[in-house]
Amino acid sequence: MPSVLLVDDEPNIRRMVGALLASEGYEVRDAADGASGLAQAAAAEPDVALLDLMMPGELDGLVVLEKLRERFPDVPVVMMSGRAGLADAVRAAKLGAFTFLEKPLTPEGVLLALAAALELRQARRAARALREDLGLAGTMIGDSAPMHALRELLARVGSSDARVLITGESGTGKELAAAAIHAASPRRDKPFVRVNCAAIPRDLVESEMFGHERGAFTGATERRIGRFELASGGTLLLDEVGDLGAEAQAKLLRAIEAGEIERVGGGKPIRVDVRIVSATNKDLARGASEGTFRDDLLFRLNVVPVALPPLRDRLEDLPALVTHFTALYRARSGAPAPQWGEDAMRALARYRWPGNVRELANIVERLAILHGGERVTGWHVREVLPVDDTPTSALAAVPAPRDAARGSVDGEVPLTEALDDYERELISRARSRRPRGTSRRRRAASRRIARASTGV
Ligand SMILES: Nc1ncnc2c1ncn2[C@@H]1O[C@H](COP(=O)(O)OP(=O)(O)OP(=O)(O)O)[C@@H](O)[C@H]1O
Repeated sequence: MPSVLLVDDEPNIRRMVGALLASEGYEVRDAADGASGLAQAAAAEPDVALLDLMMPGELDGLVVLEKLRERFPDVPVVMMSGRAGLADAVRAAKLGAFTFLEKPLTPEGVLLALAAALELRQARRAARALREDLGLAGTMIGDSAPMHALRELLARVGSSDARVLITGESGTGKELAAAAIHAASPRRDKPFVRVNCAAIPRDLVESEMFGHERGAFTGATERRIGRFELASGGTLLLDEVGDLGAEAQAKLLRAIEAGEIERVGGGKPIRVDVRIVSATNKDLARGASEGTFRDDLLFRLNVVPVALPPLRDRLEDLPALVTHFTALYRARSGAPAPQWGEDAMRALARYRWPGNVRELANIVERLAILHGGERVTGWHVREVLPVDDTPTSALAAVPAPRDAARGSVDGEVPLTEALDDYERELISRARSRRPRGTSRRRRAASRRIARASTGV
């Protein structure tokens, strides 16, 4: 039931308009002056406000309008007045009134204005949800030791202006990492522009990167600004940089060395201040030794290397990631989310995730669609994933997920009950592979795994 706040000092208007709106299915709350109108809105945010312009007391309609807009920017306000001059109407419009109704009111006029205002309210809500959803989608999730180390590195790299080369298998989050570097940098308020080098046809690479002048080649009917210029002052992500052809590599190297670009057909060099972050899932050092990637360009791009770990090397992150993608699914679809059982989590940990986090996101979404509002079990996971059930496939102890649907946390998986001897053997092997320079976090994580695997 949409709610309307009706503020008017005339009792007749409150009674008649109130009755009309109630008969049309609105929930009506009314107030006889500005102060009580604001108090009503503070008690429960209305969907729409219907506000008289001329009211006695200190708070006339325009003041109330201003305060409502300040506190409840998503609530459209419809103004009403019998003696409004043009100046008042203009002021109300400037203060953000949705529309103006002249008294005497007609039922049709009131209902039409409210229906349109409600549509706006819904659109504003959807836009807000989308913004929040985008915020959620841009977060880098993971509490494992490799992710902690990565986050620290990204923050440190962000504060410098050095060129960064991000490597990692497909779907490990290279683009997300590049965005995190930009967000941590002094350039964060300037553009973050991505160019997918693998997706541009070879003969268009130069124009895409550097832009072109009108008439530079057949089909160049307008001047086009390239990605370098678009990223001016900010960060340019050269995604899949390993896919650039020889000619494009040479032009890129020249632009980096000179700090200038030339639009195709332009002839005039343009200085650009752009930080370059590159990403690839290819082994560029090998490319350089095999002659497919220029070593002088690699040297320029790879001032700070950042390597993203594959998901199978940080399975401790599975529960947090599953929770995250479940929340994202719920925010986007509005549909009920599933709950994740411990055996579902163990089944997910028995898969090698060649497509990494992207593949996990797809699987979570698929299972959420199939089992929204229910509990996902290991059996459900096996229906959609070729889980490796040979004993040696167990990779790590995986805690149960934070339950996105209920907001509660299930306990840790009792490993002694759940894992057989083979798994224990594997865990101890994994522990003995622990990297050198073990951090406090990593030691604590290993102790937790050790405790769980011995039942202590
Ligand atoms: N740590 C993470 N936390 C949350 N979401 C993640 C994480 N890593 C990756 N994702 C999500 O997984 C998807 C793939 O990530 P991204 O596009 O950054 O990977 P990529 O390594 O650039 O892949 P590709 O090499 O195929 O381009 C995106 O939707 C991204 O938001």
